[in-house]
Amino acid sequence: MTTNRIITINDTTLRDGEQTAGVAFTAEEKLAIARALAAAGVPEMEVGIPAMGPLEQEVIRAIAAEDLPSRLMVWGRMCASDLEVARQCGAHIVNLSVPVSDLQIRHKLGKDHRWVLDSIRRFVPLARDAGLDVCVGGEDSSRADLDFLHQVLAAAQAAGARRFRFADTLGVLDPFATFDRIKALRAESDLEIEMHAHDDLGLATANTLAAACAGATHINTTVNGLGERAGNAALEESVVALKHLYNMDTGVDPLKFPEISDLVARASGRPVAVNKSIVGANVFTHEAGIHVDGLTKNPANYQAFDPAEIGKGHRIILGKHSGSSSVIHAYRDLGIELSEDRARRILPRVRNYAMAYKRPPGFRELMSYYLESSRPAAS
Ligand SMILES: CC(=O)SCCNC(=O)CCNC(=O)[C@H](O)C(C)(C)COP(=O)(O)OP(=O)(O)OC[C@H]1O[C@@H](n2cnc3c(N)ncnc32)[C@H](O)[C@@H]1OP(=O)(O)O
Ligand SMILES: O=C(O)CCC(=O)C(=O)O
Repeated sequence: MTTNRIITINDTTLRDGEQTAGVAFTAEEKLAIARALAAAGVPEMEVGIPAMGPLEQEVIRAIAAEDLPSRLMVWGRMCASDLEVARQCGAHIVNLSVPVSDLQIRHKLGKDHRWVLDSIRRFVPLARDAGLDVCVGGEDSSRADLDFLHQVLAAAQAAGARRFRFADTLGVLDPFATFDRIKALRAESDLEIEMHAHDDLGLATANTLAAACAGATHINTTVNGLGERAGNAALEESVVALKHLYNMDTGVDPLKFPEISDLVARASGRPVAVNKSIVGANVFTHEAGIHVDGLTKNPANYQAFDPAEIGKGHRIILGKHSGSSSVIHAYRDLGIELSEDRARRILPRVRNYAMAYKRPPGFRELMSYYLESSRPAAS
């Protein structure tokens, strides 16, 4: 794939990420996360919801006062009171959200299509007059009628919005349907299109990539995939996958991911699973004999991408699935060269230890197996 397109990341760790049930960042944590995202080259971030009240507004203003190189977005409902507070926060962009599925329009707001289109025509120009760039946030876009969505985008563009956010609010799309929807909208509109995916079916990143391939210009991400319910598309997965699969550049520095991931894990109180793609502690750790053998012959045999890209390296551990190459490798790390034959004699001890204790043998055990393997077998 030779794309080389640029995709703009709009990271929403500080808005949808913080909507994770039970998560509440302090002002200092929000500032630290904003600084870290900006330092990593994240070009846009959604930093909060002014309608939540004065404390939230104060934090957003504090982030704005940092004059970071990233553009700041705030989230609000498409109504006068939310717009009024949004305009006072020093952000560059306001996301004015309005449900676009018939279900939510009727059963959440008790309104109809005409009300949605009239609201867009009314509030987008007001936000523009307040000096804000406008993204129309289409809540529940994935369950919306496609013809109506075309009308929403047309109304948004005519009213002066620069962007439409396609929200798969409940994470119910798959990558094929996402591709088709975004392609259809792209074909009929010149607006920027931002994909906002949720991970209820484990497809947030896949759907985000599909949207990028179909012509979305912007994607929402969160650090560690934090976010409402099962979370959003993970920043680190999206950036690395866009680059490796599609040669799409985001300008975000992957070397910063381990540090940002730790920061957000601590601030959110949501530890990162050891097997979490890209940033999990064990995703470059290998035990299986065939993998370790292949890896030590040539890392390309068993790596999706070079862990050095995020400042990490491969780690080999001994365990139940080790082979003799793993044993040779482990002893070489201790400065001991083992013959193949001796490694094969030590291997059962390694496996038994791992099965008994559910961890790799340590230095003491390895030295004892080594000494034992030098003795002649008892007759
Ligand atoms: C899919 C998403 O993630 S959308 C973002 C959701 N995020 C949050 O809700 C977090 C922050 N929310 C809050 O702090 C509060 O809910 C507030 C300040 C926004 C509103 O608080 P309250 O005024 O107490 O209302 P409450 O939360 O009980 O109910 C939401 C109201 O917003 C209305 N509403 C929801 N979406 C919209 C919209 N896009 N446009 C206009 N009104 C809307 C609902 O109909 C309901 O009003 P109603 O009670 O008159 O029917
Ligand atoms: O309307 C929007 O801006 C999208 C809000 C959101 O977070 C969602 O729908 O999941």
